[in-house]
Amino acid sequence: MDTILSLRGLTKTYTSGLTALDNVHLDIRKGEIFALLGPNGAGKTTLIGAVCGLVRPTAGSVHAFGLDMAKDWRRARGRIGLVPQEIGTDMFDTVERQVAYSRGMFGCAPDKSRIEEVLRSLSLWDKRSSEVRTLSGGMKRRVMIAKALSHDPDLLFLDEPTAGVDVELRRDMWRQIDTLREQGVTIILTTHYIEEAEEMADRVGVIDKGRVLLVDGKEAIMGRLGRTEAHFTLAEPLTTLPTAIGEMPVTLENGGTWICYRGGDGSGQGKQEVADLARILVEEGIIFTAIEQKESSLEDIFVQLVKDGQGAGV
Ligand SMILES: Nc1ncnc2c1ncn2[C@@H]1O[C@H](COP(=O)(O)OP(=O)(O)OP(=O)(O)O)[C@@H](O)[C@H]1O
Repeated sequence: MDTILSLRGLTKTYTSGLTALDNVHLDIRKGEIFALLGPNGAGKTTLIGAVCGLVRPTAGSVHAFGLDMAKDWRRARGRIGLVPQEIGTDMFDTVERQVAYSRGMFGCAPDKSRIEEVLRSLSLWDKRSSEVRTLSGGMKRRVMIAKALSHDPDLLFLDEPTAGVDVELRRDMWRQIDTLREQGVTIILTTHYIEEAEEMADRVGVIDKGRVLLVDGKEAIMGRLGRTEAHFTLAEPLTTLPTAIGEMPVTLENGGTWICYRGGDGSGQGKQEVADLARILVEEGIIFTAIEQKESSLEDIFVQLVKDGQGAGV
């Protein structure tokens, strides 16, 4: 698959001395939806800023559409749309004029029918003559999206698109993202909502303290880092585990009343071992009254990765 965006050794140290991006290497494929996950302050917005020309990198390079952003910024930027976290637009202007103005800013010829199309797709057409300041927060966010789409970008950044928006707008956004994907637009979104990444993204990148800890497809991440957890509640407490359990990742907990399994690799191996464990307990005459079993979610994996603070070797 073609690479649409390529970051090499991208580093940003702010004048305060804080390194917000630390030697980031990242390739984004044409047409994919890529979710950048990271806790507050991880460097997500800085990364977007560095690509969009809002943050000057300290070191490293950004190539978009094969163009070096340091040399060919204007040409490359014209093909990138950005929906920032903060709502920033002329609040006293009308919706339609602001969106048309954005299109002009990127050097595109005026196109009333295209602006109408964008406004309609975001349910903003009825509000086209309203001043932005009179709209609700959710509608203002839609205006920001309309502005970012006004010049038909090939690469779209959505920085926390659904933070603080209601369920209806979130669904609309998801639909919008789906439509853009069908049109072949590459989308990079940052989010705190891991279920959103799980639902929408083709690939996920985890960033923390300016370092990219992991980049992979969701399925591959689950396969490599997914874990199975199970615990058996015993009728009578045990003092030692039966030797037949062998090398399985099993511990005796809660005063000897739980046999806990934590292992597997997301490929089904964990489930198999839990079934084996159940069989061994029955064979050994150990009575259990309940089994609880859980496969780890992308969220569990994300939390663990960030807690460990290292993705190397995973
Ligand atoms: N202009 C700046 N000057 C100094 N430090 C900055 C500046 N902008 C961001 N930072 C710092 O850089 C780090 C990364 O910030 P950034 O906004 O990129 O993180 P983020 O992952 O987008 O966070 P959030 O999820 O909270 O939006 C943070 O520690 C932040 O305080």
